[in-house]
Amino acid sequence: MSISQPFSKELRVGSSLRRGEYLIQSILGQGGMGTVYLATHIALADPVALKRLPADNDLPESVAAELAALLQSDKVQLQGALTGQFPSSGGEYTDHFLREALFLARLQHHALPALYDYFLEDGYWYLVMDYIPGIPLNLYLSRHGPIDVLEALEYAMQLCEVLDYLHAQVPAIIFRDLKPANILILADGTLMLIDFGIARYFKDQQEHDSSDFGSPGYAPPEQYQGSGQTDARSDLYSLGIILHEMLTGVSPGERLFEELLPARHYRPALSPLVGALLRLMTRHEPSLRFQSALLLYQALTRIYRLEECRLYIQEVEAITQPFHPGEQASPVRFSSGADEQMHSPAEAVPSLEQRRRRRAQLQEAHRQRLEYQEQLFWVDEGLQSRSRLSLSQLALPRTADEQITIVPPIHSNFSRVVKISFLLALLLCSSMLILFVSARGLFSLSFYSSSQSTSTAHHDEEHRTFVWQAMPSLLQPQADTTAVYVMVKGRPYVYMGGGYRGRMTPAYSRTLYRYDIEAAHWESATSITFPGMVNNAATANGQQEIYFTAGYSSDSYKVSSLLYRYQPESDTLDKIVPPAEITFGFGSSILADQQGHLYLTQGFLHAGNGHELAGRSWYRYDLSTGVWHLLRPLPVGLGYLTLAMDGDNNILLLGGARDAGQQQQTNELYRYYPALNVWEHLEDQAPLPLSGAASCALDSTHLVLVGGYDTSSQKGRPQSWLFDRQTLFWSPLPVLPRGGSMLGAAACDGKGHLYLIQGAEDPIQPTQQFWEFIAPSASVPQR
Ligand SMILES: Nc1ncnc2c1ncn2[C@@H]1O[C@H](COP(=O)(O)OP(=O)(O)OP(=O)(O)O)[C@@H](O)[C@H]1O
Repeated sequence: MSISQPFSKELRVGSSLRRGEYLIQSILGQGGMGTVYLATHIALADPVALKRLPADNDLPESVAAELAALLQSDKVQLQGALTGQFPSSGGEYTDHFLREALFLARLQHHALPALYDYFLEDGYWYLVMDYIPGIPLNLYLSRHGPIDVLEALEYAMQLCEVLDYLHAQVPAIIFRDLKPANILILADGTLMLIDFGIARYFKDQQEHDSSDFGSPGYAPPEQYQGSGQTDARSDLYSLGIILHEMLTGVSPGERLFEELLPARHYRPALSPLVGALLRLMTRHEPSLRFQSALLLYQALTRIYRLEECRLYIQEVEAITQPFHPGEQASPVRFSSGADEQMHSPAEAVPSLEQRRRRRAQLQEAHRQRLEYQEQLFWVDEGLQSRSRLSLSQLALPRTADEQITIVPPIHSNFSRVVKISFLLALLLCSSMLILFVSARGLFSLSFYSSSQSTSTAHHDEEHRTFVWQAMPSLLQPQADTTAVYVMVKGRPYVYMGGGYRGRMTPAYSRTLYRYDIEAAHWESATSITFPGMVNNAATANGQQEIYFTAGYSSDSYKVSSLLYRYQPESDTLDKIVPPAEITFGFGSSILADQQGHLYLTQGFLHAGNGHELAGRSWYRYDLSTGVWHLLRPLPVGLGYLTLAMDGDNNILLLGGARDAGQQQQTNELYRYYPALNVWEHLEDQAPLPLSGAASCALDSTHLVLVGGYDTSSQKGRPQSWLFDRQTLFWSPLPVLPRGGSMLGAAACDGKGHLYLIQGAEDPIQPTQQFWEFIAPSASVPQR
């Protein structure tokens, strides 16, 4: 980065680029190589960051071709073709530009800005990427350092996760410039990594790096010694230095080979465990450090938990205010001023899916714009030939910073004809689309109604694919039930926790029932009398264990924070009593992941008041250790919501209601990232406000949601949907044949079969109805 910049012209705020496509809003930062601007994509009204570097040479054709392919394809699959080489343009700035562009375009990670586009204008290259509404970590530390141990450990875990992603690329990518100035921190505590300026691919056969620069103080000795090639362990060393700085508040300075003073020298209250971790991370000899980001991540996770307990015990001993370990790492303390740019946490981190869509939108907007400009040019030519005006008088603004408006309107009969023809064509296409969609809808509806009149026992393939099939009735009417699918001694069952029985005496059932799928009949599952549980939740953990929250007592209306484990194989029921600070009530939701964790929402803490608002607490219970965790709270307090795993081991939260009376229902969606302990508010929404819907995972991709409470009719909804957990698309399924479903429950076998206990249509009239729904691709059910 030693050569002086050949161009020095700065862009003024308010100037536009790419013929009015982007409007410069402010300068975000100036690095050694270029300037980064905050700009708005005018047509999409979206903020983007534009990184500008002098164009001191042409872009090699192979780079332009790869960027075109990467930026236009949704799924980047070119990794296999990578050799770890970058072609040289012959220009230092252009080389820097092309490396950063290729790295960003090849990578897709939520902690890295996505590259949307690039362009050349007035002798400069521009990278169009995600605007990250955060501040550099060095600035944050200068204001708030040293920071809390748990906060620092959480940041280190986030960085470890993104380093693991980079190191897992083939060939591995070594970032080589990990320092607080290259890390941006968002208002919700999410960290993002910027500046791939000196990152490189690791080369197996190479003994030395070709260049040895890095940032003094943060780069490991091997980056300067020239005695070896930097590798994954070099980035982990830099992370150790950053963790040391976060915990001590002391910057490493420009030291190259001196050892750091132990962190406990600056902060004696730090635990010996954390001191030892730092020593291990910052050892000069790479073979004595952590050998991979994954190993380090695991160590950080364990130390985080131990520190959490240690601090908890300290707090209890000091008998100060109640302590909430899960909330220690947040919120990030931003002061006013530079933080005004911060968006709310929900807006802060666009998901990869949102970024993909954004990139497509941006490119589509650019393509349409080019087409429009071409059209205008053509119109201009027509006008020119007729009126003999010079083209320059009609052309679009040529100096980038003169105009903000996109296109000057041209009023001519000709352009009107063009527009009208375009509109007519659009109208025709839309009508055809509507006809097509309605035809499909009619088909499925008529199909459904024809099957409705036939007997319930359909066995031909076609009928199985589209209908709700009536199944043997429950032993008694029941609503407010739970249901799970479990294999017991190799035999499939649907277990149902008894619920409200209407006018019968007693009104609440304490029985656990099960439906034997092979024998096609209902039976009482155990002689154990279950506690009365209303508005509770249940899940199975894949190990033939069923977990129930207790909801509230049917006798005393007392809200309970108990958890029960029932093991069908041994017919045993255990009570799990969480610590006092874990308070889940009724209307809460529970989900088991595949890694031995239960996740639980808090629900409502007082029964008998429809205005009661749901709590925001979010818990994890580790089945193997019996340890409870208070996690980052839900973005909004919600009860009666649906939880589901997405395809990437993250958790989706769908719908719910803020109040116990379910008047304040929502169709919002959120995603929880367990590795980061962060919630994201998704752009997508459910087709209707969903509260109290019965749901289960039909197969590895789809969730089915049925019914829920309809506030306007005060009845159960008859609708059901197939929800794709990866694309977040909703497809309507045939409505329930006999009324709606509320206070019902669904259980899936995960292979395309769903069993629905309908519950009630009217809240006070439970039904005995039991239905099956079979996905088109499912195998024939065992009966
Ligand atoms: N995507 C982004 N969103 C918001 N701000 C950004 C973004 N990218 C960069 N910045 C800001 O611009 C500054 C300079 O960016 P960057 O480090 O990428 O430039 P550089 O010229 O490569 O710097 P260096 O001299 O470290 O190589 C950063 O410190 C940061 O404050």
